[in-house]
Order: sequence, then C-alpha cells, then structure tokens
Amino acid sequence: MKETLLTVLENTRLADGIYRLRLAGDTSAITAPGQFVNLKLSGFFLRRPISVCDWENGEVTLIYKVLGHGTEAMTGMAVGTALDVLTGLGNGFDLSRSGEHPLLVGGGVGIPPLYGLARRLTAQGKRVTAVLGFNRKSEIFLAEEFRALGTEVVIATADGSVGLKGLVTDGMAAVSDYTYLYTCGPEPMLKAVYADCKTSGQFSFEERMGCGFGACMGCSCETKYGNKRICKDGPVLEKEEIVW
Ligand SMILES: Cc1cc2nc3c(=O)[nH]c(=O)nc-3n(C[C@H](O)[C@H](O)[C@H](O)COP(=O)(O)OP(=O)(O)OC[C@H]3O[C@@H](n4cnc5c(N)ncnc54)[C@H](O)[C@@H]3O)c2cc1C
Ligand code: FES
Repeated sequence: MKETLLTVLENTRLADGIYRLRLAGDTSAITAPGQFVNLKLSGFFLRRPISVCDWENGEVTLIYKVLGHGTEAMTGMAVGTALDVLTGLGNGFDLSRSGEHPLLVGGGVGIPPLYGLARRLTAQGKRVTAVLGFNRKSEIFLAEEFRALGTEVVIATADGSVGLKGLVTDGMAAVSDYTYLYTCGPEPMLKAVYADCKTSGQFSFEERMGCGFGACMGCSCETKYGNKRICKDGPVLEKEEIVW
C-alpha cells in the first residue's frame, strides 16, 4: 500500500450516473487487476474505495457510480485537482488460473475491474468472454472498450433494452465451454453466479469498508479457512473458500 497524491486528468460522464476518473501520478503500488484504491475526499471522514479499472505509465482509470454524498462530490472534481489516494490495496485477481477460455461476469460497477483483467488475459493470448449486466440501455458503459480488446461480449439488461433480457446468469447460460470464471458485482449477483458456475473461479466483493487496509476488522467475513478481511485478504476470494 502506498499513500500518494494523484492529479485529476479527466472526470467525465459515461452513462446514467456513471463517471470515468483518470488520475496521474505514482501508480507503482498497483500490481494486479482487481486491486482497489481508497480516495480521501475533502469534507469526508472515511475514504471511498474504488476498483482499479486499468493502469499504465503513471495513469490509473477508475469508473464510479453516484450513490451518495461522497460519489456525488466526486463528480465536481475538476481537472488538475490533487487527491490523496491509498494505492495498491487488496490482492487482485490471479491470472495464472484462467485456462484458455476465461469467462468474466460483471454487474454494474463490478464491471470496471474486469476490464483491466480482460486486457491482460487477452495480451496473454487467452480467448476471453465477458458477460456484462446492466439495468437498462442508458446505464451501459465499457462494452465497446471490451470489444476493442477482442473480447466476446454478451450483454444482459434487466429491461431487455439491449442484448438478452434478464440477469448475468442468463448470459452465462449462453456460454458453454469456459475454463474458469472471474466475477465482480453486488452480493446477490455473486451468489447467483456462484450457484450457476460450472468451473473453479474467483469472486471479487465490493463490501462496505471502514479503514480499507486491514486495521479495523469492519469488513470481516467468514470463509472455509477462517475469518478474512475483504479489504486486505480480498477483495478477491476463491470460489472454494466462500461460505454461502
Ligand atoms: C473494494 C471495493 C471496490 C469498489 N469499487 C467500486 C467501483 O469500481 N466503482 C464504484 O462506483 N463503486 C465501487 N465501490 C463502492 C463504492 O466504494 C461506494 O459506492 C462508495 O463508497 C459510496 O460512497 P458515497 O459517499 O457516495 O455513498 P454513501 O453516502 O457512503 O452511501 C450511499 C448509499 O450507498 C450504499 N453503499 C455505500 N457503499 C456501498 C458498497 N460498497 N456497496 C453497496 N452499497 C454501498 C450505502 O449503504 C447507502 O445506501 C467499491 C467498494 C469496494 C469495497
Ligand atoms: S475495512 Fe478495516 S479491516 Fe477491512
């Protein structure tokens, strides 16, 4: 973990309530897709954790959804603003387990960390399929960026306005021959994906957090191998260790 000052390069709206924040500075502590950063926002006591969508050459891209006061305040951050950021938090995804045809399943703001993962798996020559779930057409983001990587994209929308009408599990049913699964999204979605998953896999949890670096136990969860802190031992857990 590293505390550093990053400068806002871009803060733009991508879809309904969804923004892309690009930051420049020392990103050396970020080593794996699926890790997250923790942003100190002026006027807020607790930092706000956001997954790394991608990083390269001293730049990190985050994608956030406006949910409450903190993320609302983030929309007003102008280009050039200096932000105090804890970088390199969490374990991230282990790419070595993917096999030849990894399936990535993301819902809403669980999708961004899967983009950085898809980019690296594709660079390794893997055939990547991504099932992306949204509520409706106006909330869709990153689908074109996944396609530009050469990833096969299956979109599921709850209202049927684009792609399959239904949930990400309906999209998963359309992919038969995957070798491994990576997923991130809200917990009810992760549970449904867990129930339908035919292979081994890794599940990333975006729990509410206190400190974000292992000190407060506020994110503790039970696993088959004892209690783990989602912020430090996760946010990525192996399918085989999850207790549901
Ligand atoms: C490891 C990790 C990675 C994350 N990555 C992303 C990301 O890439 N993009 C993104 O948009 N969000 C992400 N989140 C969620 C993000 O941290 C919260 O949405 C944000 O902190 C809310 O702050 P706020 O001040 O706007 O809302 P608050 O005022 O704190 O809360 C507003 C509402 O949102 C609910 N809420 C707050 N945090 C969460 C949460 N973690 N999960 C579900 N509901 C919550 C509250 O219960 C409340 O109802 C991540 C969370 C974690 C722990
Ligand atoms: S949020 Fe404090 S230990 Fe995880």
